[in-house]
Parts: sequence; C-alpha cells; structure tokens
Amino acid sequence: MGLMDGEGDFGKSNCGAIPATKSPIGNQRTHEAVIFLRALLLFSSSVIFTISSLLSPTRSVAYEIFRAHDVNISSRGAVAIDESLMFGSSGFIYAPYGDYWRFMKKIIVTKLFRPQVLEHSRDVRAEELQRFYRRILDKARKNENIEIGKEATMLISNIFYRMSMGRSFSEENGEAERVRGLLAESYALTKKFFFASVLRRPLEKLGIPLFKKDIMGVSNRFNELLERILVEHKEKLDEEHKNTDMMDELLAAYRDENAEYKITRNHIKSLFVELFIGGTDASVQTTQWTMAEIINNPNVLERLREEIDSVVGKSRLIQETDIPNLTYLQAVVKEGLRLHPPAPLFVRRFQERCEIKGFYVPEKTTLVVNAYAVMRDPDSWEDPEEFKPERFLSCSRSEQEDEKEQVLKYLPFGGGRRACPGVNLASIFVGTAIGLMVQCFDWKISGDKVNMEETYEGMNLSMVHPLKCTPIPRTQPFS
Ligand code: HEM
Repeated sequence: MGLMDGEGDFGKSNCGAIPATKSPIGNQRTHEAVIFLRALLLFSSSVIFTISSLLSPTRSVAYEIFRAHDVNISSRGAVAIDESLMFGSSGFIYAPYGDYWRFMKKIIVTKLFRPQVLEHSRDVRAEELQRFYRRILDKARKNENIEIGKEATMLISNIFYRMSMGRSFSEENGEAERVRGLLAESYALTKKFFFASVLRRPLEKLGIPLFKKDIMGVSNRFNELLERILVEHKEKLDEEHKNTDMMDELLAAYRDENAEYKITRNHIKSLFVELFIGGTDASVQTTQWTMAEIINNPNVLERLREEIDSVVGKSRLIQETDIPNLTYLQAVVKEGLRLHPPAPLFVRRFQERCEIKGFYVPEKTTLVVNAYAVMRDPDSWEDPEEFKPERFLSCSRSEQEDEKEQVLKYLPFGGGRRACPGVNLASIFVGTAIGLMVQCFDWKISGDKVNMEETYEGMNLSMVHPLKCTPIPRTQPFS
C-alpha cells in the first residue's frame, strides 16, 4: 500500500497522507492523496504521481478500510463530463454516494439483477447460448480458429442487449454493426479515461482536454439509439401495461409520481451505457483468461470435464440451472477471477478525514484498491501464482477461516456498498460460456502453452496476445 500526493510536483517525494503522529487529525490539508492497497505491481511506470511511502501490504488494511470506513469511501470522486452519457453527471458508477445512488442501487438490486428477476430472462440466455454453440461448431467443422474474446463478446453483448431492450439487435438496418462499433470505441475511450480521471488536476493544469470530443461523439450516438428504444418502450408500455425487460422497469420508476427520487431519461440512458460497457467487457475478459488457464492446466480441464459429464451428460447442452450443481466449475471461475481480475484497480474517495493504521488521511483523498495485488498476496494465499481452483472448494478451506477475512482477501467484484451489483449475472455469463466450451469441444492452440502476458491499459486487465484456438467437437451435435 502506498500513500501518494495528487497535487504535488511530479517526481518529488512529498506526502499526501501523513503519519498521524506528525500531522494529527485536525490538520486542514486538502491535498488529494492516493492510497494503494499494495505496491503498484502492474503499472508503476504508467503512474506519474509520487509514491511517498509504502506500508505493509497486508489484507488487514483492506479489512480495516472496508469495515470501519465503508461509508466514508462510498464515492468515487471521478471527473465528470456533464452532458455525456459516458462518465457524465447522470451516470451511476461515478455517482456520489447520496440519494440518487441509493435509489438507483435499490432498483438495480431488486428489479434488475435479483436471482428471481433473472429467472424471467432465462430463455433469452439459453437461446443465445445455443447460438454461441452453433457459431463455434460451424468454425470447428471448417477447422478454423476462433478468438475466444470475440466470440464471448458476441454472446454476452447479445444477451445483455436482449435482456435490457426486450429485443435483439436488428441485423438488417445495420443496428448490430453500429452497436458493436460503439462498444469497441467505448472500451478504447474507457481505458484512456481511467488515467485521465486519476490525473485530472495535472492534465487540466497543462490545458490537456480529457478526450471530451471523442467521448461526446460516442455519447451522442448512444443517445440516438437509446432515445429510439425509449420511445418504442413507452409506446409498448402504454398499450400493454406490463414490465418485461430492464428498460420497462426503469421507465416504470421514471413515471412513478411517488418515487423517492425523480430520475430523468438521461439517468436511464447513462445507466444502460455503463452497464453495457462495464458488464460486458469484464465478463468477456474473465471468460478469456479462465479459458486460457484451463488450456494451460490439463489436470483442471480433465477434472472439470468429469464433473460436467457426470452432472450434465453428453446428450444435452449445459444450462445455467446446472451451475449450482457444478461446484468445481464455480471454483475454476473464482480462481480465474483471483489471478486475472478484469478490474484490478478500483477507485474511491475519502469524503472525510480519518486515521488508518496510524496514518492521517486528509479529506478528498483518492483511494485506489489494488485487488490484483491483494489476491496474490503470499500472506493470504498459498502458492499465490498457481492456478489451483481446489482452494475454493469448501472442504479444502480452513474451518476456522473467518468468512469476513475470506471476503476481504478476495476482491474481484470490489467490496462494501459500492461492490459490483452484477455478480450474479456475471457468474451466469462466464459459468455457462466456460462450461459449454469445455463440455462440447477440445481446443488446439499453436505451441505448447497459451501466452499469459498481461496488459493493463486503463480499466481492464487484458491479454497481450488474445486467446486464439481451434475447436474440435467432442460430443454429438446438439440440435
Ligand atoms: C466478471 C465480471 C465482472 C467483474 C469482475 C466486475 C467487477 C467490478 C468491480 C471491481 C467494481 C467496482 C467495485 C468497487 O468499487 O468496490 C464493479 C462495479 C460495478 N459493476 Fe461490475 N463486474 C463484472 C460484471 C458486471 C456486470 C455483468 C454488471 C451488470 C450488467 C456490472 C455492473 C457494475 C456496476 C453498476 C458497478 C458500479 C457499482 C457502484 O458504483 O455502486 N458488473 N464491478
């Protein structure tokens, strides 16, 4: 964990968070400091801020911060481009902890992603999984290789679009192409924007704009698409009076005269843009990394296949309702997320000054949690660099291990109030995609091992060499 100053001159070793003995609480410094929950293993060369001091990188720091300071760190404090649907002031992900965030979080948790609610859209996901299977089978028959990330993007974005809008992308009028193009541009901008938000003040001082023109271009195109879909839904709701998809649920909240918070059309559109971009890419990266680990670890592949063959068999395609019975599959996905968290760093801000482990932290201090490092900490994990899904099987975990401690050393979805609300959906996306690829195909790669070189270009941890492999059918084709 490092403490660093966001306003000091680059390269100087001045201090943002100060040992409490030297600078007691009550000191009015408003320096923006950045706390890392571990040394910056991944991108120390990319960050220009000065690291002033390093503390011991134990999970107890994470434990203390999330236990005692969760409300205090429940805002992100990122920069906003007011009128934009991405990173704008109507967004949810960067919304300050307050009335709007609480209202929207309640809708997300109770109306959009609750397991019982997800059951309603199960058929949509089953159909898209079939289409995913057929696309891979087609490539297998032609002996062509596939890029796992691209196939997973197609699967997950199709599902997400149908769940949110109640219909597929329209392939005829070029809508599908436009949406996929928008997604690709958004990922690229998101990467740049993460650093821009951390480096906001120095960049502004240097007069460097924060990609505003590019962001507004993408935002305007999303706006056009979503406005059309909102109108379609409004007309449908007026006729049928029933909520069948995520857009309907949000429109109902928008029209509710007695709602605790009056949301706007921009709130709805911003949420969709954020969920679409954030949820899809993180799930795609996890699918790709986990599949790469499975290919590199034949013993894991064998055990996973035995489990799937015995629970699901070879006469039907795996379904999401099988996942609760596939404990090893769940452990494999968890281990993939531990070693390759798609969001290895997440940002928060201390709203008020406080003291942590004897260090004085001024108000407005930025906190960057390095989940990647926490999840490879040798003090918390045995053989931390090894891919060992068995560690997540309950019989191999110490009975005495405090559940809370377990939670706070495993942070792929963040922690506390601002933790990811998409966990259930992400587990379905990744679990079914991985399960299907293992159940139905053998995988040929060029060379002996998949190259696991990582790149961290902003928000997401991705593969330098995207995983390409050739599928070989191992089951009779399913209709
Ligand atoms: C494997 C897939 C995913 C991973 C690893 C992941 C990880 C994360 C992380 C680390 C955060 C920040 C948490 C924090 O600050 O403590 C986050 C926030 C968030 N995620 Fe996910 N996510 C995934 C998939 C999804 C999906 C599928 C959705 C929804 C479609 C989603 C929606 C969100 C939202 C809305 C937030 C912001 C929460 C807030 O600020 O209150 N995520 N996610």
